[in-house]
Amino acid sequence: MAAASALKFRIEGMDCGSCAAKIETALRRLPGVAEVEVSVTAASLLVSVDEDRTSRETIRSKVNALGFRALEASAPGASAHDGHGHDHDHGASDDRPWWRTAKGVNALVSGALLALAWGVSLVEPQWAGWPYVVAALVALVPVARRAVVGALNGTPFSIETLMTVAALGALAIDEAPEAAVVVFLFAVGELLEGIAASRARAGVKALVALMPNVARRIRGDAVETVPASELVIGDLALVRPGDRVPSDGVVQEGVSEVDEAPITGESRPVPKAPGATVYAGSVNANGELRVAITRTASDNTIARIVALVEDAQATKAPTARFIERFSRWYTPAAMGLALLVIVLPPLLADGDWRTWIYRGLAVLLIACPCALVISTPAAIASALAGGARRGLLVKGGAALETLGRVTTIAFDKTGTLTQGRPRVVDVAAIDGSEDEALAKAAAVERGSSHPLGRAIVEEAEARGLPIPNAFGGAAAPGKGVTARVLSGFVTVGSPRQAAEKGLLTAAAAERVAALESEGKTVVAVGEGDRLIGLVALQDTLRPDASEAMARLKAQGLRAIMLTGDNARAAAAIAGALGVEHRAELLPQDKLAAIAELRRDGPVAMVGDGVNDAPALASASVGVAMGGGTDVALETAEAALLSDRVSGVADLVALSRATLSNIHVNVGLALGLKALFLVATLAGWAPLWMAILADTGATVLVTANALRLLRYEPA
Ligand SMILES: Nc1ncnc2c1ncn2[C@@H]1O[C@H](COP(=O)(O)OP(=O)(O)OP(=O)(O)O)[C@@H](O)[C@H]1O
Ligand SMILES: [Zn+2]
Repeated sequence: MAAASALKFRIEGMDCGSCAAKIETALRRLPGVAEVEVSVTAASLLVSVDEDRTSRETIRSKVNALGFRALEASAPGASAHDGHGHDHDHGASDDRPWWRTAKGVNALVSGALLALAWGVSLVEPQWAGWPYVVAALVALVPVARRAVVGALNGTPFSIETLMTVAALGALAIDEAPEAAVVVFLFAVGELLEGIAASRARAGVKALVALMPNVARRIRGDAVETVPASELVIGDLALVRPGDRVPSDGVVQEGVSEVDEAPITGESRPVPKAPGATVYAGSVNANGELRVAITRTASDNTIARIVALVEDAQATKAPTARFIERFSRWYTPAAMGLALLVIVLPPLLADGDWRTWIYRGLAVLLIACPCALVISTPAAIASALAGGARRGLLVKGGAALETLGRVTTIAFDKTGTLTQGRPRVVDVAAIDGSEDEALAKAAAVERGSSHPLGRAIVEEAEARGLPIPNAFGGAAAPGKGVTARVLSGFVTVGSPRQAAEKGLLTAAAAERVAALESEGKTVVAVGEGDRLIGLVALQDTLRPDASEAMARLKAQGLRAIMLTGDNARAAAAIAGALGVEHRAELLPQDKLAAIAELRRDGPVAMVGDGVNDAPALASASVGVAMGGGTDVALETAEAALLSDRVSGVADLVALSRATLSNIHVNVGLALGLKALFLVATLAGWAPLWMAILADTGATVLVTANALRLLRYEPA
């Protein structure tokens, strides 16, 4: 059996949610097709297929036959890694002026036919409604063709079917002008939907626009202008004031301030000096910089963000799935109702056939679920793209919905509420000298990536101490590290662990307690069965941490700090921030704490993604913090690219705004349908108004969703 391959296509011409269902249904009927995922908002099709049984050509022509245009895109998830840098395939055709799109031409042709029919019937009144009959029929041809193809491919009740039946029905009851107007308005509506949908996709395009196009490459004494995508790792680039940084890299020479808003959403300029990392797409403010390139165009942080947002938009949120299921019976039900409206009043209440056929046809037009189906994905896609521009990355609609419903936010301490750069502030000798204790601790920590370990090594180096070699190092997460140094085993770890091992004397324990009550983290250094010293470290709170906690509280959320640090230091820090806390938690205790918090509602866990991946994964939604690091982008369902804790509050606000936007949209879509149903049955609404109600709702809903692109959290 041949393996299924995952193909990705870009689909043009898809504007209403039911288009997606139509393509999905048609492709599922092909042999060897396992999974089909169509996203209207991302204009994408993902299909996993056994290519021996159905070729990609067949899939393409199937989609084209349904009235769309399928373009083969690169492999899934790789859309921004395709090596072409900025020359993306993002809706090239969406950039065409509307009158040159297929929908624009349809609208213009049917409008012209309608005008012609009107003119002819003025000049030749004896022809009666015939000019309109011709106009309606000609304009109906492309619609009817799509209705037939859809029906042959498993979607008998498409909007095109509804339209065709309604228009033919209107002709049958001698309402030719009305039929022509309805077909024309349908074409206009499709055109408007298309424009609205491409506006919705513009969110990602705006991100793509931030990707730099050109670079000034330094070759010896010469500076040459080349496409940014031609830079390779190790190239040296000149970035003048006002230029965009062409690719991720490290500053070699020069001092400047850089606006990193495109990457982190942070609008304050960030100072850069030699050694600092700069990101592609950020804008150099004042000084001239020479940058050594560390990543190619397709690997840049900004390229990854774009890819991530595209993939996120292509996944469906739970609400969207629910609505799709709902619409599957909504349309047939509304058609059934239309039939009842046509036959019951004349049969039972002696109604006039013509009147009720007319009203039944209007009900038929209301049966289109487009506005309803597009309501959720349009809002989510806008929110995802809008969030990304503010440094708030969410990897899909599901995570966004969860974030909007979260009741508790749990925070890791180190690197999340604090800057994650603890410094050694005190060294106390217990047995031997201070320097000996510090040097031995540093020896053990040299193999450790723990922030406390790094701080200890840095301090030993700063004091110019000779650091002995260590062998056979082993780390116990949440407790400490051990290794053989010189003649004995040295353990560096929490005082609690030292106490358990019986190393901590009463006097030493008092020292520890005193240091800890000042909010310091104390690490005990033991050699064999004696305690040789204590090292006290202190981390700085992030500047906006307490403001962020206050905002979360104002949002009605419970915020709680989970830490492995000692109870006294934790209490001091939590007190300063005004937040609940649990201390001395081992990694597995953190998981248990999250499970317990989840009993009261969905929980978001915020961490720096370095040591807390399991905790992030066990929460309802994991949020990684930390300036565009790879880890942050990969470990969690959401990521804050700026270093601001208040990004969490922004994220919750955006998610909540998205949920209420969706509610408004669903209400609008269903409300308008209900309104027109009543108006039609009462005989107030003519056919053409029913079609306006449908496309009008789609346009309104999309326009409302677009507001999320520019959402500003308060
Ligand atoms: N490499 C190490 N060197 C020294 N002490 C360590 C080390 N690893 C863990 N410890 C001890 O274990 C305690 C808790 O470990 P750790 O800091 O990894 O927990 P954490 O839950 O990640 O903390 P936080 O919530 O502050 O991020 C530390 O306060 C320290 O006393
Ligand atoms: Zn529709």
